[in-house]
Amino acid sequence: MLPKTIKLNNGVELPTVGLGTFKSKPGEVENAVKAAIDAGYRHFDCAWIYGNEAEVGTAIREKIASGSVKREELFITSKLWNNFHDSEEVVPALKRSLEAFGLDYLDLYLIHWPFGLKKDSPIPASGDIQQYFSDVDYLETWRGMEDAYDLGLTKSIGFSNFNASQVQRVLDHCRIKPVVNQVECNPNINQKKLNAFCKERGIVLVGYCPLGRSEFVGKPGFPAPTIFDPRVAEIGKKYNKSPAQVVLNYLASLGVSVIPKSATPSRIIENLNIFDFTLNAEETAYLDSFNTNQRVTSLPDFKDHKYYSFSAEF
Ligand SMILES: NC(=O)C1=CN([C@@H]2O[C@H](COP(=O)(O)OP(=O)(O)OC[C@H]3O[C@@H](n4cnc5c(N)ncnc54)[C@H](OP(=O)(O)O)[C@@H]3O)[C@@H](O)[C@H]2O)C=CC1
Ligand SMILES: O=C1CO[C@H](CO)[C@@H](O)[C@@H]1O
Repeated sequence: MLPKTIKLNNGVELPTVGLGTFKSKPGEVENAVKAAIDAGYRHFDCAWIYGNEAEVGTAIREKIASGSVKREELFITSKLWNNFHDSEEVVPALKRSLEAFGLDYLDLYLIHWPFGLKKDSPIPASGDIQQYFSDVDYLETWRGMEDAYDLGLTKSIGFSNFNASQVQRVLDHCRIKPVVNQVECNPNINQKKLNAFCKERGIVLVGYCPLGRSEFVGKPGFPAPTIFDPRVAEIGKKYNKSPAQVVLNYLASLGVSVIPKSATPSRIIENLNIFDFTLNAEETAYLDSFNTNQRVTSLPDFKDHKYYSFSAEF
């Protein structure tokens, strides 16, 4: 059976399934987080750029106040946006997130992307985005992350969207070791090479867009989400599971923590209920066969940035 938690290199247990909150709208995300806590979720994936930390925080604080859950049972992640990569900007940015959540500390704070934007760039930066690029080295940003850790504002630190050589460069220069690299991971880009590389170095992969961001189905330029494949549905029927449950189970079997987003209570419950079946070798091979390394999230506008991560193979 699949493990319900994954041990990080600092001894903390990360719940394998977390709730994603990107695009969870105001007025929706509070109910989604409450439904998730009721369903048994303890891991929440958030980011300053999602603009909904305050509402997520309201839901969490209400659930703590009503006795449904204790703060120390929760694992709350947020992320530093690209405008705040100067080392002295990191602690104030994290404090702003904590204030929005109404919480004293995070469990995990991530550098959202390895590439920075100038502090005063519009959010979101659009148009001729190159004019806003900053060349602050993510090693400098990492020093700010270490300061935040020292101050007890977050129990762990890590990054997101880092390629293997960027991971190695932080490891070669860090004082506090990263615990997690959060990257896109679904059957279309199963990240086996990056996962093996990170695992050897004690870093856990957290997989975003695990369902291939299903609302992108049929959108030109985006890979077809595997959850709409008829054979995946067939496999699910055998275990009395949905296609989404098959895909999440497959990813978790690779040792990846998954953070599906849903604002639909029935799907929130469904996405956590993935631990009671095991795909056989033939079914796993079928899921493996989708791997083409096509991303939903490649941020092509940033491809000329000095620290763009997706030009390397992994
Ligand atoms: N670090 C980074 O750069 C990034 C991080 N992320 C994080 O990862 C999370 C997940 O990725 P995301 O981009 O949201 O994409 P997902 O792959 O999680 O897909 C979310 C979509 O799938 C739908 N869905 C959820 N459950 C099911 C189900 N059981 N069956 C069918 N459809 C379902 C949701 O609809 P509905 O809500 O209507 O149920 C929503 O439209 C984000 O929310 C965010 O927290 C995402 C992108 C980049
Ligand atoms: O977390 C995120 C959600 O997706 C966005 C793009 O689609 C990203 O910019 C961002 O990193």
